[in-house]
Amino acid sequence: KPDNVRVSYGTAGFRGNASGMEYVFFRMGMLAALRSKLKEAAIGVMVTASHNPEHDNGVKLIDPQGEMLAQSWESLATALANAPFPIVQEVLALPEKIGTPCIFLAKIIIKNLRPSSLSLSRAVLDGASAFGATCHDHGLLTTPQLHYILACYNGGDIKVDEEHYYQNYASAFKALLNVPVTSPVTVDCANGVGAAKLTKLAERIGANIIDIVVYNDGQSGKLNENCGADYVKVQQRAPAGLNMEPFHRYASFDGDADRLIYYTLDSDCNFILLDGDKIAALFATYIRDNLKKASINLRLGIIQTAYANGNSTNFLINQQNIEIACTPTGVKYLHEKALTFDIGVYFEANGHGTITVNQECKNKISAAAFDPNKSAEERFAAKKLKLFLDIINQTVGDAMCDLLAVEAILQDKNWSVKEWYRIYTELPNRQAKVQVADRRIIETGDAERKVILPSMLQPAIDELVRKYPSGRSFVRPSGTEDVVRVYAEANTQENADDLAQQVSLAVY
Ligand SMILES: CC(=O)N[C@H]1[C@@H](OP(=O)(O)O)O[C@H](CO)[C@@H](O)[C@@H]1O
Ligand SMILES: [Mg+2]
Repeated sequence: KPDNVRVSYGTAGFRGNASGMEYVFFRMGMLAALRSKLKEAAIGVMVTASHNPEHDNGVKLIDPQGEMLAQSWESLATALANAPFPIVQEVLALPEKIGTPCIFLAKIIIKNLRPSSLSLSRAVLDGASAFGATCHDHGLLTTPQLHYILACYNGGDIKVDEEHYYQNYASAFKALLNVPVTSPVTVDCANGVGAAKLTKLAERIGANIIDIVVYNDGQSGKLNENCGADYVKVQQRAPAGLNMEPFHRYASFDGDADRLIYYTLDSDCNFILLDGDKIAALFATYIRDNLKKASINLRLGIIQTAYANGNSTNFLINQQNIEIACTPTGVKYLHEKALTFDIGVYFEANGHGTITVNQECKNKISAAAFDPNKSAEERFAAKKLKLFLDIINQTVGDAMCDLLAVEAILQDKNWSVKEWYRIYTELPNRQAKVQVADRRIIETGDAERKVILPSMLQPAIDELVRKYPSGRSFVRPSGTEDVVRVYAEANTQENADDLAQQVSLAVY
């Protein structure tokens, strides 16, 4: 461990340039084993840097039910990763083992694409073995597949494997669809692990049911380079080399396939993005409509972050009357909040999201599907809702499951992508990054919508925002990159760009 380097368990675990990071991975192996002992259950370790460039890598821990590592352990992870060597010796001498610890490990991203994954996974295994852990290395998986497999394993299905995942979601999708999807969907897999996995899932469903065309499968392009969900969302343009046709459905995953966004061209060949906000709106209105049709009374909520487009929030609150909550960035916060609703739909604007339903509500919906006191229409809506919820990976945002869910809703509503994108029109927006000497001096509050420190920054932002109609802007230090992120939206693209630039200068 280099003396002068400090790392921290950020928005999604440790992440950074892969070289010299072995000690972090080794220590996370140790921590995973320790947590496994405490929980008396298997713990997941994911080796990935998601949408970041190929030379980066990262590691995150997954708790027994497939949820993110408990926040109380994040500071422990940071302390362990930064401990000078003698302290590590002390940690190694920590008290007696409780049972046999067991960790799951998925190395993701094909060897030649993220070359560091092999040695870094090895470091995790070594660290875990030092604590006597039994390790199950599942090889290449998407992040959500690992969450799913871990949750099934700890639920008692110790033989669960990747195939189980495909069978489960392929049959759920087929059960929901009454007729095949008529037009194809093209999916940019960011040259990541999602390409091979989506191909397998599509095979299990069958090309006669849905035609999924995989683009950027990693055969030639580089991981996340000029492609993938983050690129398309931030650049607001198609992945390089993709020849688009108006009204065709296109989607992008990120490198570890936990983000999904859609896009298309309108009749004037304008690029139209359907991001996490629009997927959330589609899911939530579909659920709400079916709850109503089934006469089931449940509390439905949507959870967003400050990055949600202002018009998506307006649409959901004012036109659809759906309850909304806002949390800081990072799916762990959104997921936690979603669980406070009977049914929680959460999405980051960048396309990471899922739906959570508590078991009691799930039972209520299933029972309604067979309730003789309900009308045939009510029972039908309840059944549809149950089948729809079956294609959702409730443990975490899952690009493959979310793709199937979108496709199923569009088909059921007989909607093309046009009806979907027209539910509301986004305010033009811009995201920017500012490199500063120390981003950590910026502290935020109110779910990151306001800067608290340095104290002169928020008044400066307020003054700039006032100059632009429908203006809104906020800044926050990134939890995954050494930058301060700036978000701005306004009535025109020019104004949004301008506002983002002015605020960036204020930050600098
Ligand atoms: C604006 C943005 O997209 N931020 C992303 C990014 O976090 P930052 O803390 O902004 O670097 O990576 C996170 C992990 O993938 C994701 O949860 C989050 O939404
Ligand atoms: Mg990801």
